[in-house]
Amino acid sequence: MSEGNFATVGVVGAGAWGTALAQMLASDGREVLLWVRESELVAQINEERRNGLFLPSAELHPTIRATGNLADLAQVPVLLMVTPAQHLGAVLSGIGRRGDGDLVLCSKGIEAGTGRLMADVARDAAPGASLAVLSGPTFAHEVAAGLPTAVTLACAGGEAQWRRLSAAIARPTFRPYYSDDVAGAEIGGAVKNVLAIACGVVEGLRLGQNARAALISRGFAEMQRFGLAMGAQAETLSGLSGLGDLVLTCSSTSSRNFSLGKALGEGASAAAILADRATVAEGAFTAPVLAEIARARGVSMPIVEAVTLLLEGKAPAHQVVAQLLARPLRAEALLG
Ligand SMILES: NC(=O)C1=CN([C@@H]2O[C@H](COP(=O)(O)OP(=O)(O)OC[C@H]3O[C@@H](n4cnc5c(N)ncnc54)[C@H](O)[C@@H]3O)[C@@H](O)[C@H]2O)C=CC1
Ligand SMILES: O=C(CO)COP(=O)(O)O
Repeated sequence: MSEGNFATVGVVGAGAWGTALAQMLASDGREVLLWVRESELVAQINEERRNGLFLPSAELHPTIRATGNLADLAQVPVLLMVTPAQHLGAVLSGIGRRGDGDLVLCSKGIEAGTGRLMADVARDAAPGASLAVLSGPTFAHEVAAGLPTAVTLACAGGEAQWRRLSAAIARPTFRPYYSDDVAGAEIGGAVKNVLAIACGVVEGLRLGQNARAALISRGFAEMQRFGLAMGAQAETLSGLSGLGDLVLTCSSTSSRNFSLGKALGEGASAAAILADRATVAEGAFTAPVLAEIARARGVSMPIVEAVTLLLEGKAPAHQVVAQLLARPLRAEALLG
């Protein structure tokens, strides 16, 4: 790096979540190196201590240093990867080989085209890295403001890696819980974004709070069916990165996925809404590829299918909901 390698932790991606994570990590005066894609933001963060594009509410701590040069991150021992899911592979390849350092994956999504989860993308783009997934109920603006939350920190390297990473990442109001279920943590975060779009549609169509709770419940059944088919552990899916984040994201217009769904429910087209946004709604990219994987594996995910239809503009919201309501009655049991 150009001005000396002082940071133990680097954050790659300065959208709302990367910036909030950097702010949380710097809250006790530790140094954080933040890779920022937008050149105008590098200067704004370093000189004005703010990220006016993605997290305007926060006055950033003085120990956050922004860089626009990916190579500066190559030797930092712990890297938090916080790009949108579709860009993880390209950005990680751009950093260059890092040997066996820790890579903590914080993006929530499935790669379109390949169907890969983030850990599979990272294994190819950074062979030899020690992988972990950080996921849970974490609206960026709340974490940046120092409000408390807890996350799943799923470590491919087991408890030893979790202890090492917790020493670098945990703070009094940010509690990483241990798991060894990397795929389970990833699946919860990816699927809940699609279900949040569905809950937003319910809000946009004014279908009521009963409908939303029913949808969360049946959506959770879809998350469990899919997760178990992919080898996830049931307790991960019902934990912070699964049910915890599902409840958060399905209940608030602070969620970009929920607000996308709400606009769809109010009659806007997905193409028009997304063209107007600089921020990412991961569920819009994940829904079609998730539906495809589920179909290929024979996993029933009617809510995910409905969101996919809606995003593709193949049916209006009221019709998609009518189709869901007309499905044959069945046992509530998870499988079968
Ligand atoms: N915002 C939140 O509260 C949370 C977000 N996440 C996840 O974090 C990830 C990043 O989301 P946010 O920080 O919210 O992003 P954001 O929506 O605030 O900002 C968009 C980000 O995309 C980046 N970007 C755009 N085009 C790019 C390209 N071609 N290559 C690389 N980067 C590009 C921008 O530089 C910016 O960092 C997503 O996977 C999201 O699901 C996870 C937990 C909380
Ligand atoms: O993942 C999140 C909170 O945990 C953020 O959700 P949105 O991306 O829908 O805003």
